[in-house]
Amino acid sequence: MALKTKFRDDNMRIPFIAGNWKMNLSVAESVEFLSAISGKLPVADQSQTAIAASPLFLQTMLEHNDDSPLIIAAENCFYEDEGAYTGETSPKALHEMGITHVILGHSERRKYFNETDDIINKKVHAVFRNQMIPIICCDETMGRRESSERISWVVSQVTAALKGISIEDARNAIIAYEPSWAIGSGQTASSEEAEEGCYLIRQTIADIYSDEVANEVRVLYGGSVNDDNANEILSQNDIDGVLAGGASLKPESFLKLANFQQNN
Ligand SMILES: O=C[C@H](O)COP(=O)(O)O
Repeated sequence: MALKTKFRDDNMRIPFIAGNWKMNLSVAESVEFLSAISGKLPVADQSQTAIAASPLFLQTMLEHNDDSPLIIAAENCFYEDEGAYTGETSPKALHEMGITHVILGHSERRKYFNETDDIINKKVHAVFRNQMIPIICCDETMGRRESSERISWVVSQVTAALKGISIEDARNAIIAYEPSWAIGSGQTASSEEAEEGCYLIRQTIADIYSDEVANEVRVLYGGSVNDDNANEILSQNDIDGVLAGGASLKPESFLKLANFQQNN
């Protein structure tokens, strides 16, 4: 069931179906994956599809992606373009190699690598500075969900990530509502809960910029998405796509998500 939204419900935003491989698969498996999905993805003006992978895989994946509409994305990058930052991934180098999208602020980065809102905001600036598009993740723990801080925490993450970002850049941002209680747990948010989180993000964009910008920004849901629950989630007004972890690791399940429009 779709909830009421004050935002546009005319299917003008192109769906964005993304997979996040995290620290899984190998370079050889990434090539096999690309070969298995070759020619089976929707065309880009119907639905955009992306796989975010380790920086170790990106060059090989770009070389094997041929004329595929699949976007090869990075899972993270640093906020400086170059310098003495051992082990970090340069956003400038990502752009030079042909990467167009970068996931930022994933809850695993926040939790295991102590990424703060301030760090994530610097990374968002770095990605836009290098003519790429950030896929900004916004977390929600079960503790926060059950407390009165829930709404303010989601709002504050979005507000902090976009601090100082121009309206022109903000229009192109992609934001993902990824409650960490639903990530890798098999406990998916219900479609109403997912819509509620995505609506809250869109309302925050409207408050920072305008309703017009909020109507353009694509908002994704992530957390135990699979081919059984994707269609219901994707039918919600304020959900423009998904960010799938586990379900993106196998070509068959990723293809089912990518081609969700055919299942409607
Ligand atoms: O970035 C993806 C999310 O962490 C979701 O992962 P999951 O689909 O395995 O729950």
